[in-house]
Amino acid sequence: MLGAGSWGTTFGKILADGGSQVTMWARRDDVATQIRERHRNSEYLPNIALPASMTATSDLRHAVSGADVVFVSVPSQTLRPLLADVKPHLKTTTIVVSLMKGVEKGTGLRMSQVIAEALEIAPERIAVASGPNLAVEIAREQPTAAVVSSVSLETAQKVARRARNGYFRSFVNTDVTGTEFGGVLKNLIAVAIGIVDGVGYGENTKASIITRGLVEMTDFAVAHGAQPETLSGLAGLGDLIATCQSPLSRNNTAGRLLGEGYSLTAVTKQMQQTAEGLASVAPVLELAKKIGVDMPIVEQVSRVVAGTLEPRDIAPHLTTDESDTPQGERTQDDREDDGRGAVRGAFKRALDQFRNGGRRPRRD
Ligand SMILES: NC(=O)C1=CN([C@@H]2O[C@H](COP(=O)(O)OP(=O)(O)OC[C@H]3O[C@@H](n4cnc5c(N)ncnc54)[C@H](O)[C@@H]3O)[C@@H](O)[C@H]2O)C=CC1
Ligand SMILES: O=C(CO)COP(=O)(O)O
Repeated sequence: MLGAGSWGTTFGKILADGGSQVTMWARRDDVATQIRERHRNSEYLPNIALPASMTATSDLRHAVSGADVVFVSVPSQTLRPLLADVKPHLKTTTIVVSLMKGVEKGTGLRMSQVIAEALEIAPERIAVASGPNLAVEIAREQPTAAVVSSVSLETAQKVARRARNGYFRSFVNTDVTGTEFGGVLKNLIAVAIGIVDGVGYGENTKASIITRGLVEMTDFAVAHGAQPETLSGLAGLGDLIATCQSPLSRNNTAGRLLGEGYSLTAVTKQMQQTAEGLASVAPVLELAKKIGVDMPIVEQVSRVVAGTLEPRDIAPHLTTDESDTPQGERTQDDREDDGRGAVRGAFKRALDQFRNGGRRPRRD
C-alpha cells in the first residue's frame, strides 16, 4: 500500500482483515515505525488498533518489489512523481489499484490514466476502488460497501476478492470512467454543501444542491463515456450522500470554512489532510468546457474558491433561473439528444456485455 495517510492506512486494514499480507509504505520513517512496531497510526487514525499482521516500511523498493497488487492512496497531485520512483521495482504482472479521488492539474487525467501513462502498463493491470468510504468510520469497522472497477472484469474481481471482510464489501464493474469521475465530482458538490453550511442555509438548499449536483455529475461523466447507472450507484450517489452529510469529510469541511468567510489560503493552512476537491475544480471545469457540459454548481464553487463570489450568493444563484424561460428538470443529455441518449446508453451497455464474454458485469 503506497500512502499511509487516513485512507491508505484504513484500506490496508481492510485488506489485512480480509486475510492479505499487507506492507504499508509511508514517506516518513516515524509513521512506518509506529505502524510496524505499535500497530498504530496515531496522527491519521487515533485510537485505532491496526492488525498485527500489517507491516510497514519507508523503503519504496521494499514495499513494491514482489507485490502482486499495489494499492495507491496519496494526494492526486503527487501521484505522477511517486510512480516514477515505483516503476523500476514493479513486477510485469503486478496489478495497480487507485484509491484516489482527484484529477491531475494541467492534464485533466484521471488517476487510472496517470497510472497507465506513468508506469506504461496495460489498462487490464489497473483498477480503481471508490464508494461511500469515510476512512474513520471504516477504521472503526462500521459496515460499508465500495465498487472495484477495471476494464478487465477478471482484474476487478481479483482485487475485490482481496478487499472484503466482515465489515467491507466490494462490488465490481467495468466502468472505470464512471467510477472514478463519481469520486472526483462528489468532492466538488461536497465543497458546495460545505459552503452553504458555513453560510447557514438549511436542508432545502442542501437537498437542492445534492440533487442538481448529481445531474451535473451524471452529465459530465456520461459525456466522457461513463454509464449513467454507475453515477446512481455506490461510486456516485452513494459517495455523494456520505460526503455531503458528514462533518468527517475534508471537502465538506473545506467548503464550510470557505462559507464562514475564510480565504482559500487560510483554509488550505487549516486543513491537516487532503481535500481533493480544491485541486480538482479547475481541471474539471476545463474538461466540462471542452466537452460542452454545463456545470453551474461546480462553476460557483470555483468562483467562491477564487474569492470572486460571496459564499452567501452561491445558493440563490444555483437555485434561480438565469433565463426568462423556466427549465425542465432533466439532464443535459436529454436536452441535447432528445431521447437518443438512452439508446446510446443501451448500445454501450450491450457492447460492454459483449466485451465481458456475454456476461453482464455484476453491478452495485
Ligand atoms: N480519507 C478518506 O476518507 C478517503 C480518501 N480517499 C482518497 O484517498 C486519497 C488519499 O487521501 P487520504 O489518505 O485521506 O489523505 P491524507 O492526507 O490522510 O494522507 C495522504 C498521505 O499521502 C502522503 N503524501 C503526501 N504527499 C506525498 C507525496 N508527495 N508523495 C508521497 N506521499 C505523499 C502523506 O504523507 C499521507 O501519508 C485522496 O485522493 C482521497 O480523495 C478516498 C476515499 C476515502
Ligand atoms: O471520499 C471520501 C468518502 O467516500 C472522503 O471524503 P473527503 O475526502 O471529503 O474526506
